[in-house]
Amino acid sequence: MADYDFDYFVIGGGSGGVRSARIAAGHGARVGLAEEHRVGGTCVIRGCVPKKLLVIGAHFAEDLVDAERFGWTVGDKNFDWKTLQKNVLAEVERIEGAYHNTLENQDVKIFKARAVLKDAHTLDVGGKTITADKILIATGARPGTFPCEGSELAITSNEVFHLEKLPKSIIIAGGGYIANEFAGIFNELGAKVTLVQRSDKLLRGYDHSMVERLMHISTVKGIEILYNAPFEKIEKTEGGGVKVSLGNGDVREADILLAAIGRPPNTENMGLETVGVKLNDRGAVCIDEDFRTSVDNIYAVGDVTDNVQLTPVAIREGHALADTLFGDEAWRPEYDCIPSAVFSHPPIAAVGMTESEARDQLGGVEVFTSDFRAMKNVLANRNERSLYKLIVDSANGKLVGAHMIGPDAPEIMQSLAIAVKAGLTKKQVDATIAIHPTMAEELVLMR
Ligand SMILES: Cc1cc2nc3c(=O)[nH]c(=O)nc-3n(C[C@H](O)[C@H](O)[C@H](O)COP(=O)(O)OP(=O)(O)OC[C@H]3O[C@@H](n4cnc5c(N)ncnc54)[C@H](O)[C@@H]3O)c2cc1C
Ligand SMILES: NC(=O)c1ccc[n+]([C@@H]2O[C@H](COP(=O)([O-])OP(=O)(O)OC[C@H]3O[C@@H](n4cnc5c(N)ncnc54)[C@H](O)[C@@H]3O)[C@@H](O)[C@H]2O)c1
Repeated sequence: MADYDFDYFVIGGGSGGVRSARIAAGHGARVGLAEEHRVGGTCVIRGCVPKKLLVIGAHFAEDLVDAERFGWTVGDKNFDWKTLQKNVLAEVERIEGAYHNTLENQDVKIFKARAVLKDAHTLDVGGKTITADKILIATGARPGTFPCEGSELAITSNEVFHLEKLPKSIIIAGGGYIANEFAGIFNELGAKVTLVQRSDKLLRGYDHSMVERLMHISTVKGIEILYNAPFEKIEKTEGGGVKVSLGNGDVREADILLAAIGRPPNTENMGLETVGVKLNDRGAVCIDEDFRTSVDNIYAVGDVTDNVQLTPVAIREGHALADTLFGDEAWRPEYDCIPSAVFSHPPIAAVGMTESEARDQLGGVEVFTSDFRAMKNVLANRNERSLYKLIVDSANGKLVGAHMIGPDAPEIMQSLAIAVKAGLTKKQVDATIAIHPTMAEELVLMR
C-alpha cells in the first residue's frame, strides 16, 4: 500500500459517515473524517432528533386538554417556544458532543472543514492536502428549493429549528414526511397551518387508507390542505410575511413559508466530476451493491446515493462498508421490509407492501383491518380513530405488509416489522396471546 496519510477518509460526519469511520477505526484502520458543519449530520443536528423532540413537545397541547377528563386540574396553559427551542438545541449539542467523543475515543481524526477531491487519493480539507487509500462520500442531502419566483423567501427544515418566535400562521410546501410532520407540530402549537401539495396525493408510498385517515384527522384538527396547487409566485407582504399564488388560483398569506419538497444529494463542488465519480440524472452518486462508485477506491453511502433517505439505512450501509473493507467478514444490508414512520399527529408507521402494491404484485391477497378508538381517546372524548391493516399473501398465508396510524404506531411497528421481515404467517401472529389492554393487541386479534 502506498504511503497515504489515512487508510480511510470519510467526507461527511452524519449518520452514515460517523458509523463507518468508527467501525473502520475499530478494525484498526487509520481514519480521518471531514465535517463542514457539525458532527452528527442532518439527523442529529437538524433532522430526526430535534424534529422528534418538537413532536413530543407539541403533543402536550392535546395531553394537557385530555388530562382534565382524567381528573387533573391543569390551570392556565402557556406555551413558550423559546424554552422548548433552547432545551431541544441543548440536547442536540449534548448528542453532538457524544458523537465527537465516540470518534475521538476510536482515534478517528476529525477535521472541521469542507473536503474537496483533487484526485482519487488526494483531498483538499479546509486548505490542507490530505491523502487516503480509500475514500467514503457520505455527504448526505440538502433541502430542495422551488423553481418559482420568490423562492428565496421560503425557509427550509435547516432554519425551522432556529425561528426567533413561533409563527401565528405557516404555509408548508410539500406533501411528504417533513411537510406532514411540521404541519402537525405547528398546528398543535397553535399556528394556522396550510399544507400545499402540487399533486393530488400526500405521502406517496404509504398505504392509501392510512394517508386518508391522517388527512381526515389533520383536517378536523384545523390543518388546511390544498391539492393540485403548484407554486407560481411568492411575494413578501407589508407585514413581513409571505403571500403565495398557486396554480389552482388560490392565494394564501402567512407569517412563514416552509419548503419541504424533497432533498437532493450533496454532490456539487466537491471535485467528483474531476475525479470521475459518476452521478445519475438526479445528481446522486452511482454505486454498486458494495457501495463502490465508478472510481475503484471511492465509495458512497446514505442520502448522497438517493436510495432510501433514512438514518438507519445510512448507518447500516456505513457499517457494512467498514466491516467489508477493514473487518473479517464482508456483508450487505438487506433492503427488503424497511420499516418507516411519519411522526405526524397521530403518527403513521409501515412495513412491507401496501394493499395496492400487494394487489398489483401478488396472485391473491387477504386484507385484515382494525378500526378502533384508543382507550385514552375514548375517555378523553377525543374522536380520533386508529387504523391498523395487515396484508397477507393468500398463496402461503405470509404477512407481507403492516400499516398503522394511531398513538405510538412507530413504537409498535418496530416489533411487528420483525414478523414481516422474518416471513411469519398470519396464523403464527394469531397464535400469539394478546397483552390486554393495549392498542397493539389488535394486531393479534384481527380475524
Ligand atoms: C427535518 C428532517 C427530519 C428527518 N427525520 C428523520 C426521521 O425521523 N427518521 C429517519 O430515519 N430519518 C429522518 N430524516 C432523514 C435523515 O436525517 C437522513 O436520512 C440521514 O441523516 C442521512 O445520513 P447521511 O449520513 O447520509 O447524511 P447526513 O446526516 O446529511 O450527513 C452528511 C454530512 O456531510 C456534511 N458534508 C456535506 N458535504 C461535505 C463536504 N464536502 N465536506 C465535509 N462535510 C460535508 C454535511 O454537513 C452533513 O453533516 C430526516 C431528515 C430531515 C431533514
Ligand atoms: N420520519 C422520517 O423517517 C423522515 C422525516 C423527515 C424526512 N425524512 C427523509 O427525508 C426525505 C426528505 O423529506 P421531504 O419531506 O423533503 O421529502 P419527501 O420526498 O417525503 O416529500 C417531498 C414532497 O414535496 C413535493 N414536491 C416536490 N417538488 C415540489 C415542488 N416543486 N413544489 C411543491 N411540492 C413539491 C412532492 O410531491 C412530495 O410530496 C424523505 O424522503 C425521507 O426519506 C424521513
